[in-house]
Amino acid sequence: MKLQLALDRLERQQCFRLLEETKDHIDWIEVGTGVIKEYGMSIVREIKQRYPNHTLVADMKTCDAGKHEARQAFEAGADVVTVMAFAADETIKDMLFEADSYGKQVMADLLNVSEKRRLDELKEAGVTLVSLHYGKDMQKEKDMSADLFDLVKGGGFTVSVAGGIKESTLPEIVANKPDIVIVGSAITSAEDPANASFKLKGMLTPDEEDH
Ligand SMILES: O=C([C@H](O)CO)[C@H](O)[C@H](O)COP(=O)(O)O
Repeated sequence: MKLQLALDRLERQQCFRLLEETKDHIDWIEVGTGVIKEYGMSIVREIKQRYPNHTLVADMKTCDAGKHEARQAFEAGADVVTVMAFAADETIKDMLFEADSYGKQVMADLLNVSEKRRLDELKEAGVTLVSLHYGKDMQKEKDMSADLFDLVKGGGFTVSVAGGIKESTLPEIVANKPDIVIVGSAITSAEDPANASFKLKGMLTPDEEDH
């Protein structure tokens, strides 16, 4: 089980400080959508240069012009780009085509998707990696429920999960056996991000290769 650190609503310097503090306890690095909107592909490029051994996710949240946006991120060094699962199948297929040619991956963000039928369509389009996502604004009302996992049960996807995950909610998440756990604020807003990432990583089920 991998830990993905989401860098959201942060300035450039804060991103690099957090990465220095947490790099030994995280597996995947996510450049958040807001950070990309502020700094563009230059921060994706710089993070990949400084942390070449971490899998780098550019959270583009693409919903159109998939070919162009996928190329932008892959050229900058991203290993994974995100596409909104509600995007047109053409957008998703174009991004998957680009990912194949670069030897990289596409993660379909399931924010606001509730119909299993869409999962079947994504599978048909060639998607293998999905992200269960309980949005920041949805979190204002209540915390994510692990019922979210029902959407992907038995689908054969590689599953990541995001949305206000913290120490107290992590055990229920881990019990549902995701492949990747995405954590933002619980690490980036912690008093001691190094310790927070160390603790959260320690709560994940170790991968076979870690034994
Ligand atoms: O994708 C995200 C969200 O849409 C904000 O841009 C976050 O990266 C994801 O939700 C993880 O962050 P936390 O919810 O703060 O753990």
